[in-house]
Amino acid sequence: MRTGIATVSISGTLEEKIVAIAAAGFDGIEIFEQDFIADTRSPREVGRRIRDAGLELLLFQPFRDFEGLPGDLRRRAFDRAERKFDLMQELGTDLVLVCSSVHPEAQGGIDRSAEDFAELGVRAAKRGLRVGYEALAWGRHVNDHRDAWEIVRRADHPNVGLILDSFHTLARGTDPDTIRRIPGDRIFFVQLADAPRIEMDLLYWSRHFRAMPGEGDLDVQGFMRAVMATGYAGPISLEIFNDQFRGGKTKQLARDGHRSLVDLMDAVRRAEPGLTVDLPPMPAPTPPQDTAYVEFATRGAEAEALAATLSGLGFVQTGRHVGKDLTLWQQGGIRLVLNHERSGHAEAIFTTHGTSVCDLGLSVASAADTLDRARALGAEVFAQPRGPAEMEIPGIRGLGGSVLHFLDEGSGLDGVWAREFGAGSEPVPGVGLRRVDHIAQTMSYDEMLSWSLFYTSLFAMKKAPMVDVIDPDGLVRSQAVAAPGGEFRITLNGAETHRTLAGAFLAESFGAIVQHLAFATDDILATAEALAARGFEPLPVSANYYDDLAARFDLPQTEIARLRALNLFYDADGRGGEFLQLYSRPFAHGLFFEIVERRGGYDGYGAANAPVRIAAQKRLGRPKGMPST
Ligand SMILES: O=C(O)c1ccc(O)c(O)c1
Ligand SMILES: [Mg+2]
Repeated sequence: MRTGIATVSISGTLEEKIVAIAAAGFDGIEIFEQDFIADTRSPREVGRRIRDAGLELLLFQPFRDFEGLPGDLRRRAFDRAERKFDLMQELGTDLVLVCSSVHPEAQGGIDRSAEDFAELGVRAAKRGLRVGYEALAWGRHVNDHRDAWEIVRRADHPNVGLILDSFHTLARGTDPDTIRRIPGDRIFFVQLADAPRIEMDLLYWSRHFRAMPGEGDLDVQGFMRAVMATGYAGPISLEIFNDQFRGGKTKQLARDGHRSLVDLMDAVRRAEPGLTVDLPPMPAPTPPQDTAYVEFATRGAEAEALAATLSGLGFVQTGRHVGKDLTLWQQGGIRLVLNHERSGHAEAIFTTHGTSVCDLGLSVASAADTLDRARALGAEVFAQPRGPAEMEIPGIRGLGGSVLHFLDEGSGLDGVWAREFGAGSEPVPGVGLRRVDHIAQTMSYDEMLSWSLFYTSLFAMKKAPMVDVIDPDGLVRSQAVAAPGGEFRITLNGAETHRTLAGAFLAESFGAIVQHLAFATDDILATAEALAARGFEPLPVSANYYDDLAARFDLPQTEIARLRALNLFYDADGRGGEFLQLYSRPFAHGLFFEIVERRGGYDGYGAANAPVRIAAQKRLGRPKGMPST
């Protein structure tokens, strides 16, 4: 499988793009005319630079407003084409993308356009060049790949072929299976882009909101299955116009792009095993089964405060590491590790962010397979020097400096607690916290797509729709990514300004990632009462919230009074599902804990309560030890 990416898809100068695209593992590059024009190097130098970077120059684009013009305009269009052919020869690429005309004078007519392409094919062939025709979704006369194909078919020249672009086909709602009737050798090139489903003008949607395959809502997989069914064996290339990407991190975007292509093509061959996909085998995605552990980097007074908070929440220290300065805390099926080490990853995380989550352990079906899949998707393996008594637990770097480790039963990795921490198997009932319900990660809004792609490509996890959370000082976008059945859930919160609670957390922790952990209980009323008896101070909730609750839900007054007395939040999904939440006060740079009870299959996160919760957290002000600005 030859992969490519158009230079428009990522940020930076042409040189930065070339470096990032090569480093991410792509085979080739589509050069966008504007990127070339803005560069100071000659076409020959640019072509040589691309090849020196180990990349093939797959295509030059776009050539606009060519077909169907009358008289003098037609002659001028051919002159323009000849000039671009000169440029292509200097650059060293043989394929040009001609997109369907939006010219006001373009006449339409399948045969008329086919004649133009037949003549262009003759001219291109003289120079050993090829011409590919793409239907723009907003083309004046041609806006559907079926019409573009008919023109190519009638042009009937070996140097004229079709270019397919998933956006143009899927955005118009054209059935991608119509591609299955096109001979694969007449398709010269395939461009891929996804996009979130938003009702808007096609051109605007395409130029600003495209995303990597898997980052949006379009059926890019169905499109690609149809393409592969034709026998197409050419390059598969990303063409993503996206406002965020134009200002994003060049290298990360290129890596995301490559990851999205590998994940897509792996999914294509799994969905339709009869198709030939030239991609090395890799283990199938599986869902994480549970959170095996959450590890905090902490030390000194902050470590004492964290330990006190955990004790207050009913956790018990059940072990101490044989060789390192780590303690294990347990309750129900939850394991928390406090890492006080003065070297290595935890040290680096503590120094940068203060007390924060430095490592997540996930229980998976096979740790080795998960690692192999992560590697195939371009993840960096994480390893630190191990002491003699320590087991080798497969780990990778996530995004933004985070680390993930994989534990399984099959290879005995779940024995690490007894072996390295001397932990026994006596249950710790505590206040009834049973497992981690979800892990809430905070990032800048620009990075959300990278994170959701990270989880959905590595694991069998699905995205829930994006939710807007109103903070008194701005908007935070929230998106859950969950394993089927909800055994493992992550919520991604994208902050756009430092004034929101999420944004302030990012600023004050210098980009720490996990902002809160939610623990599940089967009886939140009993848990809340047990916590109160231990002196736990919950986040106080406004009285107005409970008055509104009485208006919104058909709950008995006695129940509302209990919720109010315990500072519990309530939500219901209208299908018999209910959700109750209790929050801790924030500590250390704004970290906090949440306790939840899900009833009757409730699958959300209490989004309606978030603005009230955030306002309450902001009213409390900053936790001790935080700057007051
Ligand atoms: O938005 C455009 O004009 C444009 C240009 C070239 C393409 O390949 C495309 O898909 C869109
Ligand atoms: Mg295109």
